[in-house]
Amino acid sequence: MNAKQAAGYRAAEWVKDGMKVGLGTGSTAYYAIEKIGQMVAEGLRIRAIATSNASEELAVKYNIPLLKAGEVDRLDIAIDGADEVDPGLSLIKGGGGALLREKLVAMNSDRFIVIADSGKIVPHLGQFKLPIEIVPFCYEWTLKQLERRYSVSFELRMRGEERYVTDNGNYIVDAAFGKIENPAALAEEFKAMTGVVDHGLFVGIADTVVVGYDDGHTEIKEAACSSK
Ligand SMILES: O=C(CO)[C@H](O)[C@H](O)COP(=O)(O)O
Repeated sequence: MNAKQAAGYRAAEWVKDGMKVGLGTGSTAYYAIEKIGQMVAEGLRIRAIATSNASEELAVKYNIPLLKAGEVDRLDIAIDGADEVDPGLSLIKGGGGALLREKLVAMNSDRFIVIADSGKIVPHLGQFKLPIEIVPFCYEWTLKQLERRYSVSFELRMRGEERYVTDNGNYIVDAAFGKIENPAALAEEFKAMTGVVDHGLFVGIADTVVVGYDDGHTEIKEAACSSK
């Protein structure tokens, strides 16, 4: 068992009969979905919402019943990966480009469980380039606005020769902050910028972090409080 699998499988233990579950995106979330799929095959009855088209396809493959947001008020639990986790359990997410749906699902879940291999645990956020989702319309202006405001490099994410397009039809800009001194303040600033849809800073959203190690053991970190 590798570190990602250990974290994903351990988090799946929180999923109980009758729950409404948010399914994350990425190579660590893959293992949680795989394990939940096995549990469904053994009789667990849940309904789930996926944070990306890729995870939805995986859920269908594992016969996990899907629901639409309008069918329920809130989710009981969401399980998702992260690119960085700091000591206060603030996160950078969005390496896989699914940050907007991931944040929506996490914010509307009673418990948000983050699963991460130990390499994702960092003293400060920002070494991983921060993904920012922007609207395609006049995206050059949004990019310039970001560049004027912060003296760090911003790169429009590409997929080969084409601009990367999210499941929501938007673009992603990756920002090389290096070290983010105040994630909460930066998160607020991005939200106030026209053209920015959302960003990969998840501050005060994680309830629990399951850290997986290469030898297969896991460690649980609980947030002092979350502001969801
Ligand atoms: O935020 C994400 C996708 O948008 C992923 O959860 C994050 O990038 C971690 O991915 P992985 O588990 O593959 O390392």
